[in-house]
Amino acid sequence: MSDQWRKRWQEGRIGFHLQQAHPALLRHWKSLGVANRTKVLVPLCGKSLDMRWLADEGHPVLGIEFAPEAIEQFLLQRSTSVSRYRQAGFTISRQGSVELWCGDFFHLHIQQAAEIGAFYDRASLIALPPPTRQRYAFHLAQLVPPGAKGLLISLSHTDGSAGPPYSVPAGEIESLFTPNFTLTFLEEGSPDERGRTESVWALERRGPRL
Ligand SMILES: C[S@@+](CC[C@H](N)C(=O)[O-])C[C@H]1O[C@@H](n2cnc3c(N)ncnc32)[C@H](O)[C@@H]1O
Repeated sequence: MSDQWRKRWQEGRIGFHLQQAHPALLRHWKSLGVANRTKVLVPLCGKSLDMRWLADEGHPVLGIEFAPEAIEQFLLQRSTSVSRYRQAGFTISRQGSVELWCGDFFHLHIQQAAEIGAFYDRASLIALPPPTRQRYAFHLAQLVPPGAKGLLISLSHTDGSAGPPYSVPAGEIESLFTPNFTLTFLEEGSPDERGRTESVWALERRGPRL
């Protein structure tokens, strides 16, 4: 799987990448009420400018991405210095308050996630085949503490079961996350010219706060 994604990055087949922060992030993030300085986990982050936006809002950001190409392209957007180190099998690049962990999201362990207090997920589920989506929702729940809030932006389409991008309808999002999160549906966009419709959700990790 990681080979396929690396090939996409090497060939520039990254139609999912936006040239600006996602409008739904700008519309909804503040309504989550995430405290300033809370560290935000961004799984399967690509080179998303959403991370810059979150950092500019005062959040330390921890992004995780398979493809070193994505990480290098993200870092090149700014001339700010980058420090690099290795930890727990990941190569980590830090630029300002954004740290990018190069490796498999499923290898990130709760011990490395200790400071995370919120999350932002755009287009992770649609990158994963059905059985892996279940694993993803469970793994995310392991990494964030009770009370952690997050924004999730996903996509559904009518092209059948092919992907990525896979179609992830609202019912599936509910059944994936309800065991460990409370979900609030925020909005659904209009279908684009390819019949793809984005949906936006607020999530909060269930469980007793310590
Ligand atoms: C559809 S893209 C979304 C990227 C980003 N969230 C955005 O909004 O632009 C999915 C990204 O996840 C990465 N990816 C897929 N599976 C991964 C995994 N298990 N661990 C880390 N990154 C992964 C891919 O390389 C790809 O860059």
